[in-house]
Formats: sequence, C-alpha cells, structure tokens
Amino acid sequence: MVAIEKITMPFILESLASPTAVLTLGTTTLILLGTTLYFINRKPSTAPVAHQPKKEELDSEKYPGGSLTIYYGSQTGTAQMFAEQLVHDAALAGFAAKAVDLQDLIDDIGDTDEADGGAGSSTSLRVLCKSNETGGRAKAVFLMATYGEGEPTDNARQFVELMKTNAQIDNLYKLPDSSDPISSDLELLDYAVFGLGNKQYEHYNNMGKFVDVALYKVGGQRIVPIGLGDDNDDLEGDFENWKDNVLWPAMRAKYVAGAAMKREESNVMTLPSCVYEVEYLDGKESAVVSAEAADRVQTSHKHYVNAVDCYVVAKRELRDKSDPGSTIHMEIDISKKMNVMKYMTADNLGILPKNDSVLVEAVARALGYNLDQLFDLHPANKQKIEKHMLPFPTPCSVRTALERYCDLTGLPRRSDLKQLAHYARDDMDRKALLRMASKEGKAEYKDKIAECHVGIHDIVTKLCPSIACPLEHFVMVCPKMQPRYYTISSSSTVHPKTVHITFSVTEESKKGGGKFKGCCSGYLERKQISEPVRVFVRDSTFRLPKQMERPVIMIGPGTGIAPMRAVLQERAHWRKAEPNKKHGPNVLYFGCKNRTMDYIYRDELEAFQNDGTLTELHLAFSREQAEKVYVQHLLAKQSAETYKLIHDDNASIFVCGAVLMGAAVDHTLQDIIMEQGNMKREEAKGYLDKMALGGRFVQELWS
Ligand SMILES: Cc1cc2nc3c(=O)[nH]c(=O)nc-3n(C[C@H](O)[C@H](O)[C@H](O)COP(=O)(O)O)c2cc1C
Repeated sequence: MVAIEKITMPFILESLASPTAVLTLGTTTLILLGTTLYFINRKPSTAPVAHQPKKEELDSEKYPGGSLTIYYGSQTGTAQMFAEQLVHDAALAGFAAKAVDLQDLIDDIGDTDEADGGAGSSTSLRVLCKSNETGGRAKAVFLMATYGEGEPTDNARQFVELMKTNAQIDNLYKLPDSSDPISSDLELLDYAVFGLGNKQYEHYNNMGKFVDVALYKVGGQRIVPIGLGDDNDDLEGDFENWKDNVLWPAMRAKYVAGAAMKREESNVMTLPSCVYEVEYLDGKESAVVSAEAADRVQTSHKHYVNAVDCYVVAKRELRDKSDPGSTIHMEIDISKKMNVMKYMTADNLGILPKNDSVLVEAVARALGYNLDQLFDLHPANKQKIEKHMLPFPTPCSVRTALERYCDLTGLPRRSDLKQLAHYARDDMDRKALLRMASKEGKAEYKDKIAECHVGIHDIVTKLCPSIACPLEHFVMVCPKMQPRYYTISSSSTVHPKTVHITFSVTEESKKGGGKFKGCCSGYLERKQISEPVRVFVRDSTFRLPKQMERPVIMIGPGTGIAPMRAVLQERAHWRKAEPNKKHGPNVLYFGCKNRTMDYIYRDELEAFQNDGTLTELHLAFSREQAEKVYVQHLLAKQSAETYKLIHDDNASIFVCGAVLMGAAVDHTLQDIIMEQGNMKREEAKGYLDKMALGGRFVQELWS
C-alpha cells in the first residue's frame, strides 16, 4: 500500500475572481439532465448528518425537545435529502435529530434479533421505540417515496415486509377501512409520515399511506396527519408546507413548549457548518476500493462500490436515418464478472454514468480544485467514523469525486439553490439564488432553471461565478450521481454472457436556445465498442410464468419493447428446447410513429412471427393515418380474445412504457373485464389488483 502523508491545502477564497454576476440563463450551453428508461429523476443527497448525541451527551438546553429519528425510504435521493433538511431544521426547533436509511434500521433489527437469540418480528419492531431519553417515548418521522406501481423503494422493501406482517395488511393496494390498532407493540412511539409520490401514478403515494396506517395499527401514536407530496407538481413546496406549517408547530407545541432554548446566531455570510472534513493526501489513487472504505459508504450509495466495469461489445442505431431521434441497441460483455453480474430475463441493469470531462474540468477551474489531488473524507469535528457515514468511497482523486459521485448536470432543486447561496460572494448572485429558492420564487425557478435545464455546473461556472466552495462543502451540497436503470432486453438463458439494453437518447431543445442531452443516455451514446461501463444488476418485477403453456400478453410501445424482446427470446428458446411440450401463445402490442422511421427490432419481431413464437403482433403506427392510433386502441378491439386469455387460460400481462400509456392500458383492461366478465368498474379493478398480487399483471412505467 502507498504510504500516505497528510498535507494541507487550505481553500483560499480570496484567490478567486469575484465578478458581479447577473443570472444570464439564456446563454447557458450544454446542459444535461439525467434521463433513463426508468428513473428519470436526478436526486441529490448529502451526508447522514448525525446530530443525535449519545444519551449522556444530550444537552437539554440546546435540545429541549429531546431526540428525533428521521427514517427515509428513498430510491433516487429526494427523501434522503428531505431527511437531511429535517435534521437541520430539527436542531433549530430544539431536537437532536439523525437521519437513518430504512435498510440500516433493518440491519440494526437483525443485530438486535441476534443479540436476543432470534426474537420474533414484533419484538424486532420495538427497536423503533428505543429512545435516547431515559424512560421517554421515541419520536420518529418517516419519509416514504413510492416506486414501481405503488411499491416500496429498494431500501424500504424489508421494512415494508416487516410492517405488513405486524400490521396484518396483506394487500398493499387496499389498506384496511378500519385502522383500529391491533397491537400495542409500538405504544412508545410517536410518529409522523410524509409521502413522496407522483399523481401521474395510479397508486399515488401508496407507501406513505401504508406506513402511516401500519404504524398506527401496531400502536404508534400519530403526531400530525400524513403529508403528501406530488413530484408531478411541486414536491418541494408540498414538503415545505407540511414541515413548516404542520410538523414543526406541532412538534414544538408537544415537546418543547415553554422550554428555554440556547440559540446559535446564524449569519448568511459565514460558511455553513460542514459535516465533513477533507484530508489531502500524497500518493496515487488506487483502482481498488478497500473493504474498510466500502464499509464507510452510505447504504443508499452502495452501488458506488458494488458496480463493476464491463465492456461494450456491440452497439447499433435502431431507428432509420430519416428519424431525427435515436434509439440504441447495446450489448455489454459480463463474462468476466459472472460472480456478480448474473441476471434473470428482463431484470434491470443499473448504470452509473460519468460526467463529461469537459464539465468536470470547468467546475474544477471555477472552484479552484486540483483534479489530480488525492483526498480522504472524514466526518467533521473529529467525530468517530462509523459504518455507512460517507457519501462515496475515499481516498480518491478530486477528478473521481467530480466525475463519478457528483451529479453536475442534474436539475438542482430549490433547496440546492438555497444551499449554494451560502457560498456566493457576490450579493446579486446570492440574492438571485435565494429568490429562486423561496416559495415566492417558484415561477422564476421554473422559468430560469427547470425549463432551461440548468445543472449545478452551469451555476458555478457561468451563472454565479462568484460561488466559492471548499471541496468538503461542495461534496456535501452537490447532489450525488444516481444510477439509471434500464430493463435488460435480452434473455439470460439465450445470452448468459452478455446483457442487452435498448435506450432512447434524450435530447431536447432548451428554452433560450441550445440542446441538452440526458446524462446517462448521452454517456452511453458516447461509449464505443471495447470501452467500459460501470454496471450492476437489479431484480425486476417481470417474471415469466413457469408453466410454458400459459399465454403472455405484452404491451410495450417504443423502448417499452425492451423486456418483451427478452421474453420472446426466452419463450422461443424453450419452444425449440422442448418441442414436445405445449407452449402458450405470445401476443405483442407494439407502437411507434410509423413503420419506416422507428419500428425498432422489426427484423427480429418478424423472425419470431415466422418461427411461430410470436402468435399475434398488433402494431399501432400513430402517425400513419389522420387519427392517432395507440396500443390501447388495438387492445380494445381484442376485447373477447383478451378476456379469454386472461380469464380462461391464466395469461400474464406485461406492460412497459410511459405512465400515461400505462394508465390508458389499465383503463382499457378494466373496460374489457367489465364488458366480458359482466363486472362493475370497482370489481374489474379488484380483478386486476388480484392479478398484480399474483405476479400476473406487471407494469414497469416511467414518467
Ligand atoms: C419508475 C418510477 C415509479 C414510480 N412509481 C410511483 C407510484 O407508483 N406512485 C407514486 O405516488 N409515485 C411514484 N413515483 C414517483 C416517486 O415516488 C417520486 O418521484 C419521489 O419523489 C421519488 O423519491 P426518491 O428520490 O426519494 O426516490 C415513481 C417514480 C418512478 C421514477
């Protein structure tokens, strides 16, 4: 191992130029927004701010409200970022708070169970009632994002299972009408829930609602009614309203009322306190992350250490030259990483994109960082380093941190602008950032930041060049790079050593001129054959019926065809491998603009038709006639046939594509079930819910 000597590299604010910067958003160039097949949200996150002192350390003058735990179920970092905001607000409101990843809670429960010699699940849950105050009730806030179709985020999955069992709720989509408590397991827990969701999805904020009801059923006491945020509108505004007007007033009234509080003066001109310290090191960056460094990384960012480099072995454009858009087929060799890259047909491939080196260099220049400098990150104030504390693995070079771990191109949220304002030395810059971060500045934020696809790199390099931010502050404030998930478009049986993906390159015209490309699709588009991409496999909800005679109905327009291609490869393989068995029909609904421009994988679909695998192919070419024709219209025409396949032959239905398409298909399926099964709409919905619970109706949708 290279001997590492500590050197100092003070951050010199004065050495940076301080031009007066007016926000000239129209001139911004090359802005990238992370866009993927599934998770198009870029989401920030900072560190787990451990403001919760140990029992004996709790300063009751500073924290008259006692301790508070903020649990978060987050996929792309928003709930985590909100948790960190609450930790910060909590200190001002008189609470010693800490943010906890729900997966870490489960790990704690596991440790407690072991110590107790394997306690049952209701005993396990009582970990939630652990309070820092002797004999006190525990206080917790749950920030729950909803994913998939009303499902938990990956890090909340086990917690939700535990709550389901304890609260005796089997159907996540239909919460019990009566929410009377059924046990007193959590009688020492006071809680509040905020759900993060999107109204475009059918099961709006399902996880927030579920956790709110489930905690109550096992004896928890609600502090305030649940708050719900809509990412399709103004999620941050919804959260701000809830925390400022509902949560904190109630928390103060209940736990702090009357207590004198020691307040620390805050001054916007001084740098905010930072949860990290940077130690600059001599030596070269190691290509391998040590087990110790990996252990220090937050659970929500474990993919930074688990992802592996695999090489591109094939890449081709799927659309015709006459189409201005681009959909790319890419094959990635996983044969050298089979121990960690095993996949099942239609699983997801997680991809960790890198920022373009031009942007990385521009940011380093603007902030005065040396890209080749090696550094280590520590918690501030000589706090003892515990596992899962840091946002990414270090030691690493500044280049690696900016390239791989900081999301320089994603859309900053209003709260990010507020944080960045602390570092602007120019009054106009600071005021502009604070204005757009405020509730009143929402319209300006939308106009000048969101619709212009401005990323943090634009802010520090062009719009507010007076921003001067020490490295440890920048890594704290900058949103972290999130993986993008693509549904694998190959069958693991047919292609065990390669993973295929199918992605559209997101390119949009920006308001005020110029173009922006999606961060990940742009990154993949730049990749050439033989170059590595950093990837990992994640389970998906698509699972083929084990019984080969069962029919499969697939609805996947555009890039939604990806999992259907994998399913067809798999079903074709088994038809050949076991010709004497009965093989069920495969029905595909595909849609695009027209047959010449973007009818992707046409040759393959025709081959599947010719060999008998694809028994029905319904094509919706939306622009080939005066009236638009979409997949749901074709499905409606097959009402009797579809019902027969579902009802009599136990067909599975797979839907993949945009949320709006998914909603229209869902509605059409309800119509079919009502018409053919002589049911009312509620009954038809229940019929589909039952199919979904049994894994026979699977939707993977994105907005
Ligand atoms: C693929 C996908 C599926 C989603 N499914 C739902 C859903 O079923 N219901 C809902 O209310 N919101 C849904 N959402 C919206 C997210 O819950 C919302 O954007 C949230 O802010 C994400 O928080 P996070 O960044 O902490 O993961 C979905 C978002 C994506 C990208």
